Amino acid sequence: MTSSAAVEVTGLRVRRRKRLVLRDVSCTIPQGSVTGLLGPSGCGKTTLMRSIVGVQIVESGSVTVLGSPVGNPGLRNRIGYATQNPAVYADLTVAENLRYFCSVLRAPRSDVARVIDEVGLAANASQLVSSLSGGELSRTSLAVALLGTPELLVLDEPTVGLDPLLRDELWTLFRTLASRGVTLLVSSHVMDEATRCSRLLLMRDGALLADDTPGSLLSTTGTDDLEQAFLSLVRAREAA
Ligand SMILES: Nc1ncnc2c1ncn2[C@@H]1O[C@H](COP(=O)(O)OP(=O)(O)OP(=O)(O)O)[C@@H](O)[C@H]1O
Repeated sequence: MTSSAAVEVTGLRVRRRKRLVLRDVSCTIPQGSVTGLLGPSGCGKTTLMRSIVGVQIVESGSVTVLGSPVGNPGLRNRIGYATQNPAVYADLTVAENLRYFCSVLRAPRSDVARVIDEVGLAANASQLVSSLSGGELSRTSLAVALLGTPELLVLDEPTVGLDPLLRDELWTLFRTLASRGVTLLVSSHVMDEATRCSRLLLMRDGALLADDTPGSLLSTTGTDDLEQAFLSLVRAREAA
């Protein structure tokens, strides 16, 4: 593994209920990058993320995260993971949830106010999670993932259901975190988010079509937008 790689995945195969969901996936996620994981619904994005955070049983291949084999207990507090279905308590307020997870993670108490501010939930801090909108709920989940200042953030569709302004604010936050050296892996099935990433992993049917920068993808496919680049890669794969 190169010193600048936060994540290195080699020959990863994952089967879920007998179905081969990831087939021989290899990729590298550079430290301090905002890497977009893009592809159609069901292509395996969440399964790849689960493999990287160490909660997925894999059939073969290897995943190295922050220099250690995935699953190493020392990695637990160094990775933040926000799932698509937020795992927060509905009968607690936003701030109560964060205080609870803060003590579970042994993060400093001052993190609660910091993460509430970072995700723009100050106005909702004393609101019960059960009464939040979908976008507020996913930002609460993101806030939990930010506790303890993890070195790797794995965010599964964090901008779904957000209005364009909030989406923009979150992407600005992602870039700020990356500029501090945090590595972010962000999934989306919306191609226009790809342009905001410093690197892209494009997936289809459990396989990676590309692991590259947006600029290089455009030049190698001879296209002028990333949606076209994705289609061009799909067609090239089908013709092969
Ligand atoms: N527990 C499971 N048992 C069997 N199949 C599963 C299970 N979880 C996921 N799958 C299948 O694995 C494939 C990949 O799922 P995954 O959730 O990784 O895709 P995704 O790209 O994240 O999709 P989406 O964008 O819709 O969230 C899908 O075909 C899905 O039906």
